[in-house]
Amino acid sequence: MNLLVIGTGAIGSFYGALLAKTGHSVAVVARSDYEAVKARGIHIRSETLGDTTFRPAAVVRSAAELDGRPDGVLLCVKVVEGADRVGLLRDAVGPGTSIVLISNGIDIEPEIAAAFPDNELVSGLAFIGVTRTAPGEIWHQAYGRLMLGNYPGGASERVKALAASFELAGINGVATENITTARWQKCVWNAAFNPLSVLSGGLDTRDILSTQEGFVRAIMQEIRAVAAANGHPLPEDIVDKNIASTYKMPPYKTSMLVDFEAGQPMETEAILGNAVRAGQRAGVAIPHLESVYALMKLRELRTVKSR
Ligand SMILES: NC(=O)C1=CN([C@@H]2O[C@H](COP(=O)(O)OP(=O)(O)OC[C@H]3O[C@@H](n4cnc5c(N)ncnc54)[C@H](OP(=O)(O)O)[C@@H]3O)[C@@H](O)[C@H]2O)C=CC1
Ligand SMILES: CC(C)(CO)C(=O)C(=O)O
Repeated sequence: MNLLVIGTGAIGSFYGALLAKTGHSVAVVARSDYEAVKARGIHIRSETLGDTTFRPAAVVRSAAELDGRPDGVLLCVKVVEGADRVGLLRDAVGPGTSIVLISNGIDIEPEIAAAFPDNELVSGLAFIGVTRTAPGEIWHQAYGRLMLGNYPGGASERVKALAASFELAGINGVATENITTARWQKCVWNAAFNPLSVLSGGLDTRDILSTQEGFVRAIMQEIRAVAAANGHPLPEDIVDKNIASTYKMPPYKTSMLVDFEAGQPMETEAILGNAVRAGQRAGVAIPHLESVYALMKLRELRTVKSR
């Protein structure tokens, strides 16, 4: 397939490189690291897959510079205020283009579905630890599973083909019929650890869990209740399983904490705000989530005022 990746950060570079490895033609839209990527490609240091250099089929600053429209465009930007996702896609999407969103959060699809009602929309969840350490330099620390499904439900042949490509490239590529439920499932972890890592002033998952397990569990249970009230019942043992697997993980610094420390906008609305609003609309009692969300908004305000 002819593919375009928008955003040469950690996620876009890593998954774009895997697609290129399996024979797809992969072009990229780069912003701050355009010069580096154009000159040297993207170097990926992976703890599990070895080192590789990804040389994109084309490196552009905007999709408008490309001839023709791709079969698929992977939008790999953070879902934050000021990220004009529809604008970024506008010049990339033609009549037959599938749009693939790879990002954290809840309800991140409706805006894109409304703007491109005639295009296939694929929603993706990455279970990975990967970071851009310098322009054109990616460090893949651990994991890698990518879950893909059509929004709001289903798994088309194209979704299955993409998942199979990722599997071929050495990671776990999963095509799911129910990506919306999967988003809620992932949010159980993100809604607890991402904000607490920031609000604690920079603690990793191990420190948070070993000192505040009850608080973490309360947040996770509230996400489970909100998901159920929105038609996505999650397994009864989902909280226990998340707690157990996090104890087994090496201490981890969340992506939200990385953004906070870099003074970058955080995905507070995508991960927390949208879940809080879904809970409030459904009349679910979510005192822990509402408090953590309010504290994150104050934290964000403090960052904005100190700029
Ligand atoms: N990294 C990880 O391990 C994980 C990330 N995720 C999720 O994946 C998503 C992507 O995260 P990640 O890759 O880590 O983020 P990064 O910050 O590493 O990358 C984001 C990329 O988007 C680019 N971008 C933003 N706006 C524009 C624009 N207007 N034009 C062109 N490029 C733009 C940035 O460009 P620029 O260089 O100019 O800033 C950057 O290259 C997020 O939703 C995150 O939560 C989920 C699980 C794990
Ligand atoms: C769950 C995790 C660590 C990636 O799998 C993540 O989503 C994050 O750091 O935001």
